[in-house]
Amino acid sequence: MAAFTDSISLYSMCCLLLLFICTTLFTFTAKSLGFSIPFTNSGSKIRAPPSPPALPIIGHLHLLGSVIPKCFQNLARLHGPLMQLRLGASTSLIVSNAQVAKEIYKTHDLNFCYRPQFGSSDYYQYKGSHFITAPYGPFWRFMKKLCVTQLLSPSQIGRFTHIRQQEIKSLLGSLLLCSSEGRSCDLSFKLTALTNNILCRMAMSTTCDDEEIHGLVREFLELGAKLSMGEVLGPLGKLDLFGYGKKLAKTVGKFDRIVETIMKEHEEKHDHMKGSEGGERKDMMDILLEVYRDPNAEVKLKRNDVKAFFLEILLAGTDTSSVALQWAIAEIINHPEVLKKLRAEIDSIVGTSRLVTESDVPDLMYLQAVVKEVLRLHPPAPFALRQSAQDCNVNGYDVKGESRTLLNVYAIMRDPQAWVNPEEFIPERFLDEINGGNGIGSQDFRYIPFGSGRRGCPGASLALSVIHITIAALIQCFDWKSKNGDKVDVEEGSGFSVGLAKPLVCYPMTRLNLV
Ligand code: HEM
Repeated sequence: MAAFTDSISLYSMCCLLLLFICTTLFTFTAKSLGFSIPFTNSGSKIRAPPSPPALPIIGHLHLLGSVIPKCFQNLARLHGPLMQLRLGASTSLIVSNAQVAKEIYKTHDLNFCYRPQFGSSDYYQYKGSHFITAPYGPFWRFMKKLCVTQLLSPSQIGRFTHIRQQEIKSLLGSLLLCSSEGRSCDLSFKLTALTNNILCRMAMSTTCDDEEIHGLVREFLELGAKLSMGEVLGPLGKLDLFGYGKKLAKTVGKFDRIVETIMKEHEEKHDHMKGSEGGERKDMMDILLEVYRDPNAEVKLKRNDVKAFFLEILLAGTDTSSVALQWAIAEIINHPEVLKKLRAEIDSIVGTSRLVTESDVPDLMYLQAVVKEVLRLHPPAPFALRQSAQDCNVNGYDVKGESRTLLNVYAIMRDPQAWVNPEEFIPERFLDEINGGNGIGSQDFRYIPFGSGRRGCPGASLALSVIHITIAALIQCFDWKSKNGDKVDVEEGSGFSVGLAKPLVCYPMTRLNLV
C-alpha cells in the first residue's frame, strides 16, 4: 500500500513538471484549463463556490499535502464546506460537511446521480459496460436492481455464510501457526487475501490465489490511480506518455481471459445439469449468466457487461473491507480498554468453547459500535465521486452541469461541528444508537462511510458481515502485540486513499484454539 501511494506521489510530481514544460509548447483553451466560466447556460452571471487563490496553470496543485482527504479538510476550514479546486486541468467541487452532503444526496439526488469519467476508461476493454461509472440510465438501473434483489441481497449473502466461516477458519489456522512458532505476521497481507478469497468465491466459486485475480485487480487499481492523476494534464493526459494506459489494457486483457474461462466452466456446468438444478447454490456468476441467457430480460446483457461487473466489485469490495479490518485491529491494539470490553462481550454472549458466528453479531452491541467507529474515523473510501447533470444551486452557490464533485467523507465524519472529539477513537459514541436511542439515523449525513442515495454502496451489508465476524474471531482467539512495541504506528498513507502508511505487522498470541 505504501509503495503504491509513494509511486503515485512521484507520478503526480512528474505530471506537475511535465505540465510546466508543456505549457510553453501548447496553448490551452480556457475550457481545457478548467477556468470557470462566469455564466450559466441561461446566460446570467453566476455565483461560483469559493476557491483558494490559484497559481497560473497548476491551479491549486501546490496546496496538496501527502494525505489528500486531510489536506482538503484543512482547506475547507478556510474556504467553506463547498469549495472549488483546480488541480492542473481538472476542476472539482469539494463537499466537506453534512449540510452540503444532504443537499447533494437528498435535495439534488437525481441531479448528482452521475459519476465523472476518468482517463483510464479510454484503455478499458469493457468500455460502455461500466456499472460503477455508468450514467444514470436503463443499464445502471437494471444492474442496481439486480444487485439489490439478487447479487448482493440479504438472502444471497446469507447463502454463503459457510464460505466466510471457512475462510476465517483458514486465516485463524495460519495465525495459530505464527503464534506457535513465535513469528510475527503481516496482517495487512493476510486480511487482503481473506477479503479477496471471500468475494471471489461468492462471485464465481473460485479463490483469487489460484487464478491470479487478486494480483491483476491490484495492478488495475494502481494503474487506474496513476492514469487518473494524469487528469491534471488535461488533453496531454490522452497521449499516455508514461505508457500506463497500454499496461492497463494488458492487465484487463489478462483478467478477461481468466474470467472468460470461469464463465465457460459455469456454462458447461449449467448445460450438464439442465433440468436438475434442485438445491444447487447459485453464485453471482450463475445469476448473471441466467440473465445473460434470458431472451426476455429487461436489458440484454453482453458478455463484457458480466465480466466488467466482476472486475468492478473486486475493485470496490476487497481493498476497502481489508483496509477497514486493518484499521480496526490497529485501533484495538492501541486501545486495550476497548479490547477488554470487546472480549468480555464476546465471552459473555458466545462463551469460550465455540467460535463466534455471524448469527451472534446482532447480540454483540459493542462489536457493532467498534466497527461503526472504525468506519467513521478511517473511511476506506474517503471520497464519494459524483457529477451533476444540470446547473443547480448548492449551499447558495451556482453549480454548473457536469461539475465533478468529491464528497469528502473523511472530513464530514471528522467535522467538529457534528462530532464530539472527532479525532478520537471512541466506540461508545455509537452505543445509544445501536440500542435504539437518539443516534445517527439513515438520513443523518454526518455518517456516510458507504455514501448515500441511489448510488450509495450496494455492497455495504456484505462488507459489514465480513468485517464484524472477522474482528470478533480475531479478538476471541488471539491476544495481539504490535511488532514495533506497545502501539501500532497509525500514520495515514499518502494519496487519495487513507490506509495505514505501513503494513500492519504484529504477533498473534493464541488465547483459544477453536478451529
Ligand atoms: C468497507 C467496505 C466498503 C466501503 C467503505 C465502501 C464505500 C463505498 C462508497 C463510499 C461508495 C460511493 C457511494 C456514493 O457515491 O454515494 C461505494 C460505491 C460502490 N460500492 Fe462500495 N464500499 C465497500 C465495500 C463494497 C463491497 C464489498 C462491494 C461489492 C461486493 C461494493 C460495491 C460497490 C459498488 C458496485 C459501488 C458503486 C455503486 C453505484 O455506482 O451505483 N462496495 N462504496
